[in-house]
Amino acid sequence: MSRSAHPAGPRHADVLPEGHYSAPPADLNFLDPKVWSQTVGRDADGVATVAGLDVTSLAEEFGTPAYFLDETDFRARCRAWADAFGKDADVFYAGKAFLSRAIVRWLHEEGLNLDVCSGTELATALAAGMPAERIAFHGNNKSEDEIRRAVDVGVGRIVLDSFQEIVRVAHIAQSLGKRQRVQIRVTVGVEAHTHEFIATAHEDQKFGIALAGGQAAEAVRRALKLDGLELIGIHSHIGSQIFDMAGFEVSARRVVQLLAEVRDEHGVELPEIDLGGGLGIAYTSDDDPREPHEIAKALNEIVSRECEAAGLRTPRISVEPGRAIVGPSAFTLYEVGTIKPLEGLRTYVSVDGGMSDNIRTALYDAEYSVALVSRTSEAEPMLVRVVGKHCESGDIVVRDAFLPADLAPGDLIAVPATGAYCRSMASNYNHALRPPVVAVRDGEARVIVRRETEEDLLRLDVG
Ligand SMILES: Cc1ncc(COP(=O)(O)O)c(C=O)c1O
Ligand SMILES: N[C@@H](CCCC[NH3+])C(=O)O
Repeated sequence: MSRSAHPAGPRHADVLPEGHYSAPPADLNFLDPKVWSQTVGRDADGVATVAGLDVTSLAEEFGTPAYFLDETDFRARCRAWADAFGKDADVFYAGKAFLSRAIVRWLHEEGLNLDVCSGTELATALAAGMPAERIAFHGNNKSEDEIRRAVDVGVGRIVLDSFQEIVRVAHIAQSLGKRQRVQIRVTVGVEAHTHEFIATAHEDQKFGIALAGGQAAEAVRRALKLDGLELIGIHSHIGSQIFDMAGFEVSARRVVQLLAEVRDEHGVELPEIDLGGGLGIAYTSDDDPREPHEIAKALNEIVSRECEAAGLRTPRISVEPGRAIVGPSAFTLYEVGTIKPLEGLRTYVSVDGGMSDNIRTALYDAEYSVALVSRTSEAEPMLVRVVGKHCESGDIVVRDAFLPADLAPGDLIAVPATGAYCRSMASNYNHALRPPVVAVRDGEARVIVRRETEEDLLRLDVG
């Protein structure tokens, strides 16, 4: 792959907002393995490939926009997490990031557990054969029906999120003649360094029961008294897309303190703690996420140290990564439709999808990268904003990036690291048909979630 020099730089480099790319990458054709899944490369003609399949043929067969999910990459990440935490800990994949029956089967085969947060996610997990005892059920407002179903099928744990729910789950379990294993989700008061909407452990928000003011201790008191519940541990999730381990350190310390208080008050040592998910991934080449083994080592050390100091047996740890497993495994393939250079500003590149297949940029100001994938180019870099086709000026997929100046309608471009929270948060805005998810592996592609059709949408509209 040749490296092109760009002595003049982009015409619009001076308008780059702070915190985004300050200079174009040295080689626009380079598909950085940091942000692309394991089997992505380019063939001899410069066309990008995944699992040995070229994106031009994939676009012809499956259409655009479409998500391509690299099964080999996904499975390797599952194994990396499972190996890093070992047999004395549990890894629960957070299904909210992206869930389908194929995903459930892969998780099962790779020995992972699953965290679900709705009755329908639970149904998907069960339909694909995930054993109920390997499922954790989350949510700040689970309905009675959802709770009944979860208890009835025998989920491994329900994570209690409010005082009302403690009683609700206990009653339902008792009425079914069962004792449900539960954890209590606490908010530890950590300000995770991430976007406000995806930080979840500061006190002023809807999740969990605050450690502050003794509320979590009171929740434990109540849960321990109820026959329908078997309290197995404490849960804390501090937020999402986090790089800094300091937040987890504070969280683990505070959770262990609570375990010590529980031991002192009730003479009970709760056997488990769950430190949630939230580990960040590389969306651009500037991001440097931690590897699972580093994360496991750091978390194990913190928990062991704190438990030793408190004279507690080290509890069994569990974690719930979603994004860190599926995020890097997929990219979204789009076709370029229109190109609008705005003199003195930037060039708007419109694709055939948008905020309906990736809401994260509009919602969290998320950063993504993008590459021309149907060919290589030696043209100079131009500063672009990749936008969708929706009736919304905030319909932005990639806020600031560089693409070759010879980009033309009909070119295929791809946005990497869209495996998490893109298809799962996709919408039908403007009656967009949600794109398919195509799994690719060893030269074969297969649709695991099909593209919606006009008929699907019209069937919902019952007149
Ligand atoms: C309780 C819980 N666990 C796990 C996750 C997964 O987070 P992530 O996909 O960032 O790892 C979330 C979402 O933030 C969550 O709310
Ligand atoms: N949906 C969010 C993360 C929050 C998920 C669950 N609490 C994202 O795209 O980053």
